[in-house]
Parts: sequence; C-alpha cells; structure tokens
Amino acid sequence: MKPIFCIGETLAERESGQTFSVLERQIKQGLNSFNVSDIRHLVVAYEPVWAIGTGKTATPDQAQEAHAFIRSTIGGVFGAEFASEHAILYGGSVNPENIASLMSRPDINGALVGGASLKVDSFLRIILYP
Ligand SMILES: O=C(CO)COP(=O)(O)O
Repeated sequence: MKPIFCIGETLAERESGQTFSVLERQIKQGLNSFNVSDIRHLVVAYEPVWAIGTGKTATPDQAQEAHAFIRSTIGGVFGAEFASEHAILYGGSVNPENIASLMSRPDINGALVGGASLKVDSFLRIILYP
C-alpha cells in the first residue's frame, strides 16, 4: 500500500499570498515524525483545494512554482538527494486538455486524477497523452 500525502492551499490562502507558508507548514507538521526510510514509499501530491473537482486547474506555471517549493522544502527536511528523486504529483481538475502542459514542467512528475478517471475515454487520453 502506498500512502498519498496531499497538501495544498485554499483559494483565500492563495489570494492572500500565503501559498508557500501554508505548504511549508503542511510539510513540516505532516512529515514531522517520519525519517527518510519511512517516507521513501510515500507519494506527495500538490492538490490546491480550489482546484479539486471545480474544473479550475492550476496553470502549469502555478503548479510548477508550488512543486519546486515543495521539493525544496522536502529537501530541507530530508536532504536534497532524496528530494530530487522523489516524485511529486499534481491533482486538481486534471483532464485530457491540460495533462501535457502540466507534465511538461520539470517538477511535475505525475497526476492524481479524480473526476476525469471516471470516464474511460478521458482517462485513456490522460494516460496516453500527448
Ligand atoms: O482530488 C482529486 C484526486 O484525488 C482531484 O479530483 P479532480 O481531478 O476531480 O479535481
């Protein structure tokens, strides 16, 4: 079994410029009692609350910026080598139209797909992008 540790800010937090401080707090508090060997099998996902099931996707720039911050914060806690090898997924209204642009960014290593996975056609187009 692979646990998925989902973190992300609300729209109010984003609009008030707190995205990075919220992510940092969630990472530090959420992973506080784990060591590198514990979290080796943990998957981290950036899921901005405002994008989940809303049809509003983070832009590739917004997602990349958040993923880079998450990777750097994880690196500060568990070491840069671990952080550079650790996959970080994006979740929040991923669909066949936005998967390629999201996946083109260096710190976006996969997707956590909700609603679009319930329709065979759209899920297949996501899996088989571009
Ligand atoms: O929460 C999600 C996947 O766990 C994202 O769901 P949606 O893709 O429906 O926004």
